[in-house]
Amino acid sequence: MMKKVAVLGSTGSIGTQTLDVISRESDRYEVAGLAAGSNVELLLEQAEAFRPKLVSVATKELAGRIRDRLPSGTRIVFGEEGLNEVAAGAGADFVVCALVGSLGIRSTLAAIDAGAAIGLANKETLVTAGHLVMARAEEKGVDLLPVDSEHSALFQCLNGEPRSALKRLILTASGGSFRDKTRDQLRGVTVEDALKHPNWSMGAKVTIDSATMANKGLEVIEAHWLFGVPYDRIDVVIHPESIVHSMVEFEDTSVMAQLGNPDMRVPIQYALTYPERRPSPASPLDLLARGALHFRPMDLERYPALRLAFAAGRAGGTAPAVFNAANEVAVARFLRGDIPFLAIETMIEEVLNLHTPKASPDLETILETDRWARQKAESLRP
Ligand SMILES: NC(=O)C1=CN([C@@H]2O[C@H](COP(=O)(O)OP(=O)(O)OC[C@H]3O[C@@H](n4cnc5c(N)ncnc54)[C@H](OP(=O)(O)O)[C@@H]3O)[C@@H](O)[C@H]2O)C=CC1
Ligand SMILES: CC(=O)[C@@H](O)[C@H](O)COP(=O)(O)O
Ligand SMILES: [Mn+2]
Repeated sequence: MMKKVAVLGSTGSIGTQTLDVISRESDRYEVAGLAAGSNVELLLEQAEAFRPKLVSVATKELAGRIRDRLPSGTRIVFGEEGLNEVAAGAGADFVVCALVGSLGIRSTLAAIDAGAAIGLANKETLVTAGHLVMARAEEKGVDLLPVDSEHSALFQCLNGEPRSALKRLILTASGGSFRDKTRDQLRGVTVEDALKHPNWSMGAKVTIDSATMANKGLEVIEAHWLFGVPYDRIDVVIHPESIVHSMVEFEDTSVMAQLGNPDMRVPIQYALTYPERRPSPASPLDLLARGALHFRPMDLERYPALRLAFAAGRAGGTAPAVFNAANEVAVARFLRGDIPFLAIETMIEEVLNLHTPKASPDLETILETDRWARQKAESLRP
């Protein structure tokens, strides 16, 4: 049976790779809906190629600009309502959540409420509202399949294993674009240099997050929610080659790992076809040609953003939402040349210090906290 897929964030790095996976097996998929932000020219190309019933863009003005150029049979909506409509009203039975940032929360919840299975790339949603997303998915009986490479690896390593035998999760971190620099050498690094990830070609925000190690912080919190594992049983190691995508240690000392060349089409496809495995366009891993793989201990002094993420995760309640929102704003400010690289982590810390976490927040409290933290982070001087 054809799987009806909606892609939220179709014009981004994960979105375009999802459509690449889909286009290679077009007899298995129908694209029901696509949601983009402002890259309307690419969205028009995607609409022409996949003929979805519904597309969405960020604003009414953008929708008006391209309405007449869409294929007949494709309706256009816009804004947050538009995102929710693509998530829940396009008739999709699988929704790939590939928006960047906490902007993805409502549409992910809308897709779950509509009973669609979720392929989740948008980690900020789980970081900000993990307890709500997990509870809603359980209540509706929908599958939440990780797309993030580390979480796809953990999911595969845990498959069929008794949770009672799980000792710890070990996330691997490449170290990002500045992995061989000391903290002193980070003063004055440029946006251009920060955007040069050694192993992955990704959107700008997650690439900067990799360089600060905030990405691994977000992923620790994401793993906590996805797999129900407490923070003291989640470790991070530096693995510069990004071949081992993460590991699970069991009570009997066995360690399971998932390996592969760094290519996001593998975890994207696995989420789409789970539990089936299909041939992939990724290049096969040749360990003999690859040579030695390296592992180094994580240094929380070198990477304070990861220390702050662990602290926010352990504090719980609204604290992870503050970590995430402050980071989103600080990264955007760094990318527009407003603050230096090292100010990203000091801003996260300053905003967290101004916040008293509220336990078990509902959605409105989370969104209010997210707005508060954004305002604080925008107003701070580096
Ligand atoms: N890229 C990767 O390899 C990986 C990414 N992830 C995670 O996946 C998520 C997506 O990352 P990535 O694909 O790199 O990000 P990109 O920046 O490449 O893409 C983001 C997508 O969100 C859309 N978007 C942005 N703002 C809006 C808006 N206001 N309304 C509607 N759509 C909007 C963009 O649209 P437009 O461009 O049209 O404005 C684009 O389609 C992130 O959470 C990231 O951490 C996880 C693992 C790997
Ligand atoms: C591909 C992927 O999943 C990214 O989130 C990746 O994890 C970035 O790599 P590092 O954060 O390890 O540099
Ligand atoms: Mn990842």
